[in-house]
Amino acid sequence: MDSKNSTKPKCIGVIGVGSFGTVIANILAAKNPVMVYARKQEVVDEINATHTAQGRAMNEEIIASSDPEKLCQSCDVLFFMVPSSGFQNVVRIFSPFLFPYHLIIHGTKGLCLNLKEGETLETVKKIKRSQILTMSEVILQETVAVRVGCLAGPNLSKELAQGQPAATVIASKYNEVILEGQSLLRSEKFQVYGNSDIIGVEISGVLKNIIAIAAGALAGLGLGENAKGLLISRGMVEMIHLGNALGGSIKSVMGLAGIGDLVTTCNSVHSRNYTVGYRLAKGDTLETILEDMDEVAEGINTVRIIKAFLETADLRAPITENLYRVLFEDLEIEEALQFLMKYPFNVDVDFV
Ligand SMILES: NC(=O)C1=CN([C@@H]2O[C@H](COP(=O)(O)OP(=O)(O)OC[C@H]3O[C@@H](n4cnc5c(N)ncnc54)[C@H](OP(=O)(O)O)[C@@H]3O)[C@@H](O)[C@H]2O)C=CC1
Ligand SMILES: O=C(CO)COP(=O)(O)O
Repeated sequence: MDSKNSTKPKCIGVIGVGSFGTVIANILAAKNPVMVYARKQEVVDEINATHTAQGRAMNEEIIASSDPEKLCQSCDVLFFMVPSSGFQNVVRIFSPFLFPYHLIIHGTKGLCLNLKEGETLETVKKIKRSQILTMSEVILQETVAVRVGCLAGPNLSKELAQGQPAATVIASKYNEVILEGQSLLRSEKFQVYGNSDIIGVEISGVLKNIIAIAAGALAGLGLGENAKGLLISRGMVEMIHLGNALGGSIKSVMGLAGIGDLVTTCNSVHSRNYTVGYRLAKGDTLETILEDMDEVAEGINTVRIIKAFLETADLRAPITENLYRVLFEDLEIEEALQFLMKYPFNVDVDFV
């Protein structure tokens, strides 16, 4: 607990070395010593021996370990960069070694469920907000950490890895988390904004994945930019209403982590969520797509969670509801599109 007395410079920890974790570790390593955690020993050995993580280049100074205790002892600041499907497990593995002095920032754009033992989404079908956890809520529930933040924005890892300019948002209730995140990550090519509405920023990053799947589907159908403009604008309205119902502020959806990331993800073949929609429209089944993809597309699970939330919330989310039917109930994409074209979205702006 007296880590502050050590004279050795502390490392910054990164948990998860997939596409995003690797790129964030490299950005952090430009200014500070970095230690990364991978669960597989072969990945740890690869990083330490060849300075690559599953083929992706890593800064030569980065050290890898599969020992969570070592990470927690060596680092006061930890970036959790694992998909939502494994997030709670990973946090539980780290929890015994975390202290209140640790500062935790996560980059995960997904949701977890907070159900009773033995319950699943299939058995409960309807969920309330209290049965949904954002990743910051998982960290607060599972650990003694207090100073928690998230990292979200238009940050396609492939572009960041090429050194292309970009910006992100660090959101936290604690200004010191925002300031620390900015100081660690900011560079000439990477601008870092702050936001105190952590739930709004997390939810924005989560919800834009749903609209990105729909955007990929429109592109796969060969539809043009007018249709995309329609989708992005109605998608933003849906994100605002859902974000509000889930406890986020409208302002965050209007910011970089909301509309900024929405535009990027709805326009990029580098987005896994967009790719899922594109391939569905080209005739691939969800099963085939999931079998082929070795990276995560968070939007698929998010659609399931939001659909169950809509069963208890007093609002409609027509894009999400129709996408659910396409993904899980065999509705043809063309039929979903026709339904949306007939949907009475009569009022353009109904949220201000
Ligand atoms: N890629 C991108 O452009 C961006 C991604 N994000 C978000 O970042 C998160 C991670 O995405 P990304 O890096 O792309 O995902 P990837 O699929 O590329 O990598 C996931 C990484 O997490 C590790 N992991 C998964 N489950 C566990 C677990 N239970 N314990 C330990 N490690 C685990 C995997 O390790 P293993 O190899 O052992 O399975 C792998 O290294 C997602 O929520 C995504 O939405 C946010 C912004 C941009
Ligand atoms: O969130 C992202 C870019 O900001 C990455 O999107 P995908 O997960 O769809 O690849």
